[in-house]
Amino acid sequence: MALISSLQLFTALSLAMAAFLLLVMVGGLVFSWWVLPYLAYRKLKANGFSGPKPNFPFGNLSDMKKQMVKKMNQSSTSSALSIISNDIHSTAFPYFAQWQKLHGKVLIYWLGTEPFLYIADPEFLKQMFSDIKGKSWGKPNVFKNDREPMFGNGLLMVEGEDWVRRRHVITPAFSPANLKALASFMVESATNMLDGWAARINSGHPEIDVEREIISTAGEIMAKTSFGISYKNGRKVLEKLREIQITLFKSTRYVGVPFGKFLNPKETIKAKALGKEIDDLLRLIITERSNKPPSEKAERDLLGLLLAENKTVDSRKKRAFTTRELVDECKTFFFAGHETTALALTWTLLQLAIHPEWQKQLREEIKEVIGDGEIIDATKLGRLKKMGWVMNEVLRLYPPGPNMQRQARHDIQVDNLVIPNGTNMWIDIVSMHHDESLWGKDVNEFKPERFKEDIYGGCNHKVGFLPFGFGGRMCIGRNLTNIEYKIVLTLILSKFSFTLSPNYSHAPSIMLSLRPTHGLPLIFKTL
Ligand code: HEM
Repeated sequence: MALISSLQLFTALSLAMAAFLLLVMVGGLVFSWWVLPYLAYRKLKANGFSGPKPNFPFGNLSDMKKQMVKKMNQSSTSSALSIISNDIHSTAFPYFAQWQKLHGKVLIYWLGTEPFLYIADPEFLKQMFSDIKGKSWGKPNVFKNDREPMFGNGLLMVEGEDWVRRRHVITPAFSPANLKALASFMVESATNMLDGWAARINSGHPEIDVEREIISTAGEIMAKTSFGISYKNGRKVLEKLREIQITLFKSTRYVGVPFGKFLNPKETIKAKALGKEIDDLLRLIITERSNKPPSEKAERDLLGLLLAENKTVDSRKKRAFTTRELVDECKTFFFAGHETTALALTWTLLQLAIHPEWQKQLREEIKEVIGDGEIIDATKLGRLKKMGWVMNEVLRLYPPGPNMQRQARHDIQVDNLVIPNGTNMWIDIVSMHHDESLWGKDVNEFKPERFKEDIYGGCNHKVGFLPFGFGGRMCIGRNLTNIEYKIVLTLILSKFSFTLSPNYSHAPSIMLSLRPTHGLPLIFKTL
């Protein structure tokens, strides 16, 4: 009898314990998915911001998806080659365009159970950012987790003193002298691509989808400039790097939704496995490189420069980069650097195809500054002024990095408002670049000359043009892009003229970056 009752007592206690643990767990989840976000939301609302009504657990994601599908159906039923409009904000982000009309340029919306402060007002942005140093900003935790396989804890994601240390060590690698030494990698890869184009044109196939070609070449250039691999010996790394980007895009559609990753379990597992494979491959490259005496060629890429810098940092008794950190930086350079630059070139070719007068002007400038020869002297690229205006105008109309994210790491005072510690922020670059009140009536026209006299393109707010971000966390690779853009465009314009193919359908959309949904087919002629 006594035995039975102690067994019963034990069972009852175990059940009570399990129930208690379950309660604590459920309570913890409710607290972090419901109570905390709601409290953050209330504090933001107290400032007078409003926004679309969210639903648990998707926030505004369902509405965003619905609006995207509606927009896509509209554009597929309208004539594919109707006017190519540069008025892309309402096409690429129909939900933001609609919410802005109802709630203004600063509003609150929800990704899953995470409230975000959406900002498309440059004056608000300026006031919020003016007193805060680069190191004091955070990146939303919700993105850190999702993008871990791509960027790890590299420069784009790292925060605080660690960001200061890394930026300090990495910056010299991007000096103009070092970047000019990388120009030969760019010429080599671009020439290979263009030889392929010439062969196709000469064999009677003048139509080429340049988007895919340029992204692939830019990937090769970034792999060479980041960690010195050539297409032949680094094919495996390159293929894996590209694969992970597509997989990750599919697996992060439910960002912010509790257990959102499990809604796409196959992609989530694949992204994790690919991330590990890439890390192992890069670790192998880094270990081999750091163990052997650097050859002249190995020294010139970004990894070589960081390894060399590591030695001097070591000798100054400061903390050098660990292999783990070097892996993350190599991945970050590759992912942050190749598609952005490739898309800047792709959108430029679209504009030049429909504005042949600008093709002509740039060709004349190239002849004058660089000459007719095949050899490009990188020291002369800075003198390609008109090409610089064209690049800025394309980055304004089609910014490849269409938005920035931040998370406040302490309360921020903006006039009489308080943006509370922990607030996630979404800064809409596309919206600001297409805002008529900032740029004037011709905001959606392609007019490179607006950058002739003014580096801000005549925008009536200095924070209204920010293709490379701003403040201390401005893009570290912008000078590299400048060189690569000018080299590739110079080579293309020197060899070919081109027009838009009737098969082109204008549908800019977001796949992490802003890209043409159906590629960019152009019709080429050799010069
Ligand atoms: C057209 C080309 C490019 C565009 C439009 C672009 C855009 C941007 C933007 C908007 C940011 C700010 C992100 C933020 O504040 O959250 C950024 C940061 C960054 N970019 Fe770029 N980028 C380009 C090319 C490159 C290249 C070629 C590289 C590398 C080799 C690169 C590496 C980075 C890194 C590492 C950061 C983080 C900097 C930091 O937080 O300290 N980018 N880029």
